[in-house]
Amino acid sequence: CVLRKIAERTPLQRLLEHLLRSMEKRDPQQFFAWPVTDNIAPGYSQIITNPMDFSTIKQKIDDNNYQNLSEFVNDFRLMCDNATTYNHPDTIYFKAAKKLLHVGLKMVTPEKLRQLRPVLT
Ligand SMILES: COc1ccc(OC)c(-c2cc(C(C)=O)n3cccnc23)c1
Repeated sequence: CVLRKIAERTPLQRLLEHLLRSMEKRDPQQFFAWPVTDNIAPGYSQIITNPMDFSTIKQKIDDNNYQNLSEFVNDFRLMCDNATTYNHPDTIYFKAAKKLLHVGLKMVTPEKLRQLRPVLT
């Protein structure tokens, strides 16, 4: 029936949701959970032309907007790069972004993905 159709997840969506949950766990302060606003970050929208955050990535997974893993990783990298572009190196946001990028990219190495296969299929 049509309702069941909406609920079904493709294998790619299940992989991306698993990776997103793992990445979100590495952002306990939730600095990357929601879009950065000009209120909390003056001039942000002038400096960052392509904003990205975990909630937007989640919506794109749900909308089946990612055709492959690389597009997902590109958005994750964009999110971290935005933070190192806008924030000065001596800020908690710059440092958190550096760490998050490093940890997140380690989750998508061929070795890590191989370990995931049986779990997710
Ligand atoms: C202090 O608590 C919060 C809460 C949510 C935030 O972004 C969603 C941020 C935040 C997140 C960021 C980023 C990611 O650049 N940021 C930059 C400057 C000032 N604040 C932020 C901080």
